[in-house]
Amino acid sequence: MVSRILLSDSYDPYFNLAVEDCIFRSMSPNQRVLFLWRNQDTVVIGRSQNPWKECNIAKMEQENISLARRQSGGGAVFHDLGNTNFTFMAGKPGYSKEVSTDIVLQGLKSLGIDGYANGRNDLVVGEGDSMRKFSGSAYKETKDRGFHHGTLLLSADLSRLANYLNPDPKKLQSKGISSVRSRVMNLEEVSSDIDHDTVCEAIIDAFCDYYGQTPTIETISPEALPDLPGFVDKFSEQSSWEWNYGKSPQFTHTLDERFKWGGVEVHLDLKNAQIIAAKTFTDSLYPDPIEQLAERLVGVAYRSDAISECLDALINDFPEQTTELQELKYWLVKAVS
Ligand SMILES: Nc1ncnc2c1ncn2[C@@H]1O[C@H](COP(=O)(O)OC(=O)CCCC[C@@H]2CCSS2)[C@@H](O)[C@H]1O
Repeated sequence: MVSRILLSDSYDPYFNLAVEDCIFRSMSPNQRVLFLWRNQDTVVIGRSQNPWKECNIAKMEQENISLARRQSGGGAVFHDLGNTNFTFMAGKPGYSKEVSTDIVLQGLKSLGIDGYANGRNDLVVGEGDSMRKFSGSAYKETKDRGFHHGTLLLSADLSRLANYLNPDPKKLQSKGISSVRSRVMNLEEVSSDIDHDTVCEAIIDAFCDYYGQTPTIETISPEALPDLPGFVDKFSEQSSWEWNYGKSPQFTHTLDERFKWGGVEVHLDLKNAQIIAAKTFTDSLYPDPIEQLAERLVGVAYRSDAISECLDALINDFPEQTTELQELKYWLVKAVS
């Protein structure tokens, strides 16, 4: 088997995830690849997750945090430049997540860190009550190949991590995979001079030792893109609302509010983050626009700009109730993010 080592120079999650996917699909099954990368300010969710259930989308939007859906399963994690990611890819039968886990642990050991796999997909340090997770992994396999990718918390902002992964309590009923919340820590607490470069070097050394090969390290950046089949399309898919939000499993959202002019209840059924059915209830003395709203919401995307547009059209058609409908609009638009 031929080994390749790739380092990404880009902090763009959509770029890095597209590179990872294209290399995975196009590599020959007699290759193995180690890819090391990091993302700026991003929450990365699993393939089958609902971002509105797993993250605080409103806070993320306010603070410019990207949302990226990955190709592998599992839960939601926060990335900033204090978090390093590794991906091990190989053809079968060479692919083994036990081996890749061992290589990461060996690399960390050479930096004085005694981590271990805790049986699930986490790497941890400490025992019992002081056990802390510093790495989460996820996997993808096809007939003839597989990849194992994971995070390493080195010096990430843990208060932001907690903020964005703590969703607003909402009346959402959703299928899909839930994240498993853990107590986390940064490896700089164990080994103070650890950073992205030292950890990459240590993992690369452990990889080369294990396989007895020393491939030249290739750097990937948007300016130095290797010839990756399908990259342009993959990058645009990976960056799109339709993939990151739209691929959410089916869900329902029930909302209610009491205004001075009456109570309103809205039930939304969502598929691909589009409203496929809506029901509204009100005890307002002027129920017509609220009843109309249920019809008009069908087909609208579950995003504030689309809901806002729908309400604007309603206000246009019921100008005598502008004040009430503006209040309704403000509330609904806020409720969907
Ligand atoms: N960056 C990071 N690293 C480790 N653990 C984290 C991180 N961010 C959050 N968490 C903790 O993990 C749980 C979620 O754990 P859970 O087990 O549900 O999910 C995972 O671990 C998924 C790992 C995916 C790795 C991919 C590799 C390249 S792109 S992302 C979350 O609630 C926090 O408590």
